[in-house]
Amino acid sequence: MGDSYKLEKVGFYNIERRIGKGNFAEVRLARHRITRTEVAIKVIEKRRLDAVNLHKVYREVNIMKQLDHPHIIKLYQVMESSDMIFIVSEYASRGEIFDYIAKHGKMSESAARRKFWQILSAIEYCHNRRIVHRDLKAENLLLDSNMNIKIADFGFSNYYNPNECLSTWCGSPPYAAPEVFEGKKYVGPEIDIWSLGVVLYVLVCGALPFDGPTLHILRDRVLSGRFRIPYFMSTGCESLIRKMLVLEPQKRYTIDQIKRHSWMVEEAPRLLPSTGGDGKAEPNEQIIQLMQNLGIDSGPIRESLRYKYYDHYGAIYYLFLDY
Ligand SMILES: CC1(C)C(=O)N([C@H]2C=Cc3c(O)cccc32)c2nc(Nc3ccccc3)ncc21
Repeated sequence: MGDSYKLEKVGFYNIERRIGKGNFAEVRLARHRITRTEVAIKVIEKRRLDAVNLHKVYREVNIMKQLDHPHIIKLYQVMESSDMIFIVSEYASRGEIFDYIAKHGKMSESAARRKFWQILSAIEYCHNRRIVHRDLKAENLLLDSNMNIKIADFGFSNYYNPNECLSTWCGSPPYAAPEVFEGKKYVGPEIDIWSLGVVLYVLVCGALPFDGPTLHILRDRVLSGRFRIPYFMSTGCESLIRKMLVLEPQKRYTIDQIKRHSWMVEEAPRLLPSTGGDGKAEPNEQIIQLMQNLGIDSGPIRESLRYKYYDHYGAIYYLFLDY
């Protein structure tokens, strides 16, 4: 984006800071002048795009126009001029879940389960409309102000036909299915399922199951189908991940099978009264989640409880606990 001009107003929107930059576009935070709502605007200069990438932009917009789901970024408006395209969509204010995990570390399995249910329902919604995402990764799983999942970036998505095959190499290597590395044809949903398996591993472990210093080594590790299970992962979670990271596409779990798996349907423990005074007990995760949904960061809550600050964070926590 040339610095020669300063983009301040587009339509009814005041343009604010830049939140992301792609090779052909940049994404700006903006605010609707009438409703005062925050939105994200993808600003695309057409002349910087070749025909193939311009077609991809129109395909992404057309796919987003068909999607209306609580855990998928909502398209609001498209404005086009002779040399620009402005794609106005929902703004996920708490950014990538990738950054959240980088900052706070791996999630508890109950928190990961809640997020994974949201991701799964969004992908099931897409697959039911014959749409595959093809670029699922922690960087594309955004979080809104209530810590709810908002799936972004349908730039690689496409329509699929259960009786035909796709072959485009898509997505980010650590999340790519073995058949994609092998350049084999695929139907579509099964490569999203593989990526979902990698995503669940990342949520629960805070690391990638397959990684490596070179693409070749990464490829060999993916094709081996072997990955480490850390000591803290429950057997239920391990069992589900192993059913999604199956080399053979036809043997890989479907979304329906994932939804019925025991780990997915495990009830989160009831709000157990913590042991109070002795302070040894772990904080109650559901109260923490409740406070996060109110936009309170979990770091300071945990710190306040651990060091008995009895400050506002602790007060809210204890009030909820006794509620
Ligand atoms: C329009 C749309 C869907 C989009 O294209 N992006 C970009 C921009 C940055 C980025 C990224 O870092 C990862 C994925 C998508 C994106 C968006 N980013 C946000 N929030 C956000 C807030 C703080 C940090 C990162 C992302 N909300 C909506 C979008």
